[in-house]
Amino acid sequence: MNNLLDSINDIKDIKKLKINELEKLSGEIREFLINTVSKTGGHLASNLGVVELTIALHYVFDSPEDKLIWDVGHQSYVHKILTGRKKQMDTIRQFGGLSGFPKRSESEHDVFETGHSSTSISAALGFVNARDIKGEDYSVVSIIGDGALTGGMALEAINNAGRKKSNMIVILNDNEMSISKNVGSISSYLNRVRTGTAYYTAKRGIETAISKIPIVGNSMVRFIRKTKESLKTFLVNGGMLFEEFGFRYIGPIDGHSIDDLIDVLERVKKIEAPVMVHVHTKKGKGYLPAEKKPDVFHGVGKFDVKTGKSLDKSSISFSKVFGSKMVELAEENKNLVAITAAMAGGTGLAEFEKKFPKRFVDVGIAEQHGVTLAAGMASNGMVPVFALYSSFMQRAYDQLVHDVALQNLHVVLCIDRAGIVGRDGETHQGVFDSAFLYQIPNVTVMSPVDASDLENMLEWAVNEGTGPVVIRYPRGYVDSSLPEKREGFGNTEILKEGKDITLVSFGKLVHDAMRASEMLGKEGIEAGVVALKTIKPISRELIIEEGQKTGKILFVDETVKYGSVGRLLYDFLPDGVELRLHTLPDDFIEHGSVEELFAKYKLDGEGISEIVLKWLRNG
Ligand SMILES: Cc1ncc(C[n+]2csc(CCOP(=O)(O)OP(=O)(O)O)c2C)c(N)n1
Ligand SMILES: CC(=O)[C@@H](O)[C@H](O)COP(=O)(O)O
Ligand SMILES: [Mg+2]
Repeated sequence: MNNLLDSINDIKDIKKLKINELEKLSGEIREFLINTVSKTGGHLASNLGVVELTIALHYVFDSPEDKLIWDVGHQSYVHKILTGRKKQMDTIRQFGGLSGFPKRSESEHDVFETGHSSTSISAALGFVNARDIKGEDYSVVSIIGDGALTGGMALEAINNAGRKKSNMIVILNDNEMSISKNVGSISSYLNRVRTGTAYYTAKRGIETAISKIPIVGNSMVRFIRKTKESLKTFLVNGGMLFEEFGFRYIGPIDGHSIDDLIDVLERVKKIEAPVMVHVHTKKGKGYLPAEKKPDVFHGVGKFDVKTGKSLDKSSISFSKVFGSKMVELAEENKNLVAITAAMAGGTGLAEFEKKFPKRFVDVGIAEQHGVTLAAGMASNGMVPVFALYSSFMQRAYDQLVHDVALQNLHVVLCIDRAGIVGRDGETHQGVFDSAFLYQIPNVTVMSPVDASDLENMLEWAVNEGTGPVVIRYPRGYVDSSLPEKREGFGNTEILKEGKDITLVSFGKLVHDAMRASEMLGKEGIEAGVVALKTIKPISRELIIEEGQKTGKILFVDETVKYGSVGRLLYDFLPDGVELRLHTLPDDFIEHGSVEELFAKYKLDGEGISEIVLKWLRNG
């Protein structure tokens, strides 16, 4: 058969192939991935790097009886292809289609859901503990990247798992990259292991080397083949750190040699101890633009396969506005320090990193550490600005409460990707932050409506603010449809006066409220619009004033139902003013484009006006 991928419809199908056919299959999968992701967008480079590894894992292990747990899960596309979802791959990350991450509702082969980093070893250990208590017999494998290994949870799990007396396999997929170049001492250690160890490929390298030893060579090769732990014995020097933690370390293995991978995996599944298999791969393997720029092809939109060029329209994002303003502020304020948790590109800090390397810290995927590091710096006279995504901030809640807010330290948190982010889906939607932020004492929370708000807020937060200041803004492009010259970046602002109803909102949704107001105008309804720029503390006067004019307030909020900032209004609204909340449901929000999700949850202009019309017409 020419096209082997055509024959792969079920997990059992790859087990029917020979090793040389598996190699051919990996080429076909790469081509399929590149073509598919060029149309859907997605995490291309990481998936191209794990093609052989995923094939070898499914060849050796019997999923779903054996459990494969993908850290972050952005590299699970090949796993999806091999586990019966090839035909749906053109729907990946699309509204109603396959998720870009493992999803239990999608397949029995997705045994644990991920999206946020560094959880897989803890989850795997949980599976192992349960298996052993119940006396069951199957393999548990976690596949974690070198970037994800910088996350504290991964290290906590290694600390807990070491010296266990039963099998547990951790595959360390080391491609020397997080989203950008991996940083920190663990990364340097892995580099030393790779370069300090003679790069033996698992079987061929060792056996060829040993067979060359006069007299004993061939018999030793036979001995190695028979000995269960032969590879570990003969792969020299590497991985002492993991050995000290109680893991058996094997590697580094060439992660693009299916033959070697299969050989090693067959052997490690028999070892009655936690095993760390260090696999060296190339991020973006097999597609030149991605090999050259793995950071750009980490998460891509649609692109032209021939040139690798993006097909997405480009305009100014909030992240870009934030990044440029940071550079401007840092020229003046020598105490300003920028912190990222492995997201310099995504948060817009790349230019800052280049210009002020001494005042830039990439902590790795370590949001908790990042917040407390900022607290330490603030305690010693610096002005730390930590830019991180809303959903990843969930990790560092206690650090904000305990290390920053309690001491009322001047730390600036710039929370990007606040609100619906779109295609990354449930794990990444920033729909909780305003809920968990507004209840913390001492914290000021601001939400810009447009670029000039963000610039002004950041300048104020850095140079004049006191205590913890959070500025939250969404993914995507800045809507500049409001008049440029407006007063009072941090104050509640009346954008439009109304007679029939008042729409109150914050952030990007203010624009949708304005669109709704326009639509309602065509129906003869005068809807006022009030924008909250600071959502903690809320200034009451204008809301009360406007509410009293119309008698009806609809609070529109891209936050989950029970976290809505609008609930604060119940505390102070006078009699005669009715308040309703229009929020996201008490649920996780699926993936799709932001526009599709706004339409589904009636948060766009049309949706909001529909809600208003229903209220005014039907009560
Ligand atoms: C808690 C958390 N912080 C940040 C991220 C964003 N993020 C996704 S993948 C990634 C890099 C992961 O690197 P690695 O584990 O080495 O996988 P690779 O992409 O190199 O295959 C980062 C920082 C995340 N998913 N979770
Ligand atoms: C897998 C992951 O967590 C990141 O790669 C994330 O998908 C980046 O999102 P943005 O595209 O919004 O930067
Ligand atoms: Mg990596």
